Order: sequence, then structure tokens, then C-alpha cells
Amino acid sequence: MLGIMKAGYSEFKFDRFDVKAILMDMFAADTTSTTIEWIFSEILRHPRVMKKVQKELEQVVGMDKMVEESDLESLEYLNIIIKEAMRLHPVAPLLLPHHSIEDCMVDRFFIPKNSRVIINVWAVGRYPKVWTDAEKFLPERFCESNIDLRGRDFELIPFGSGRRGCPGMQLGLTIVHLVVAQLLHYFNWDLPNGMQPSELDMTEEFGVLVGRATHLIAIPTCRLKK
Ligand code: HEM
Repeated sequence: MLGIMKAGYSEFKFDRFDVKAILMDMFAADTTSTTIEWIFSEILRHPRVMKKVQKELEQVVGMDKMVEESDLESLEYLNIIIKEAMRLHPVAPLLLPHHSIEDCMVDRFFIPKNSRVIINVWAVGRYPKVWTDAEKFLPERFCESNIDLRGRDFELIPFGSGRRGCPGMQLGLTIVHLVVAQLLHYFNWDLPNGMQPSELDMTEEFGVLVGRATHLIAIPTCRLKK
């Protein structure tokens, strides 16, 4: 896109604002909203977790004030909920296709130069040799582990890793934390028509991004004092 912009041969106006808008459209909006929808689905399926994170919000933020960005680093339980939901539901389960620029060995595997490399982070996140009770949503598993999701630990790479990892990771994580924290702080949430948490359909719809097959519907009631 920068090449097209610099060459100036497009028949329409194409400047930095257009490049930014296309990047936001292609990479930012859906990844962030889909991640939030999965996190919220897991929280609604686990009322114990919802109560615990709301308690944390009460203690850290207080019931008479809105959540601010500066509160986020103190919300430790929220942080591990988000890690756990992104382990089970990486929105780009195969990342973007990568291309090897030279021969290399990864563990025992030889990858010749010019190969297309697809990394299945969905399977890595559920690999039973790495994760105990891999299919279960257990945020507390991260209390005793330093595993991070920013690309340093290859067991958990929902943003990819290295030079071609997601450049919007910090922005994405801040939006996800803030939106989820605000929704849980301001409202209590119920499933519609007396649906039980265990009945919530978690079917995935496969594509470049993997979202819920049906959108999540939840009923809010006000929780804050003012
Ligand atoms: C929770 C939110 C997000 C998630 C889970 C996410 C995830 C990803 C993943 C998995 C990749 C592919 C990395 C790879 O193949 O190794 C990627 C690439 C990318 N992301 Fe994100 N992303 C998020 C938010 C954002 C935001 C907010 C922006 C921009 C403002 C952004 C911009 C990009 C761009 C430009 C690429 C392509 C990078 C390249 O090919 O070099 N992303 N993202």
C-alpha cells in the first residue's frame, strides 16, 4: 500500500489516511470485537468467574466511578481471564501465512527455503502435553505460571510472534481490557429466556477469523451506584 501511495499511480486519492483506514478495516475492528465476544461468552458460561472479576472491579475501581485506563494494570484477575479466553479462542487460529526466506530447523522439523508456513495456534493452545485440562476454561491456571501472550512464550501466541507478529497488539489488548472491564463493572449480565450458562452454544464459525457461529445475546442490568 505504501508503494501504491508513493508511486501515485492510483486513479483516486490514496494517502496515509487511506492506508490507516484499510489497516483498521482489515486487521483491527473484527479481531478486537471477535475477541471481546469470545471473552464475554466464557465469562457468561462461568458465573463463578463473573462474580470474582466483578469483586475485583469493586475493590480496585470502586462502585461510584467508571473504569479508567490507569486501573487496568491493577486488574490481575481480569488479565488472566483474557489470557485464558485467548488461549481457547485465538481469533486468527492459523495466524497469517508465513514464508521462510531460508532453510531452517524448527525443533526436529526441516523447513526448506520458500515454504509457506501455517502455524495452528488454535491447536497449540489446546495441546494436552502443555495444558492440563486443556479444553476447560480455568483462568487460575495462570496464577502459577509466567506464560504471557505477547509472543515471548510459544505456548500462547494469539498475536503471532517476532517481526511479522501483530503490530496492533498493544492497542488491541488495551481496547479488549477496557471494554470488558467497563461492561462488567457497569452491568450485571444474564442470558436470555432463562437460558442456563451450560446451555450457551459455543460453536465456532471457521474463516480467516474464527468467531461465534451465532452472535452472543446477553441482558444487562445496571450495577453502579450512580
Ligand atoms: C485483540 C485484537 C487483535 C488480535 C487478536 C490480532 C491478531 C493478529 C494476528 C494473529 C496477526 C498475524 C500475526 C502472524 O501471522 O504472525 C495479526 C496481524 C496484524 N495485525 Fe493484529 N490483532 C489484533 C488487533 C490489531 C489492531 C488493533 C491492529 C491495528 C491497529 C492490528 C493490525 C495488524 C496488522 C497490520 C497485521 C499484519 C502484520 C504483518 O503482516 O506484518 N491488529 N494480528
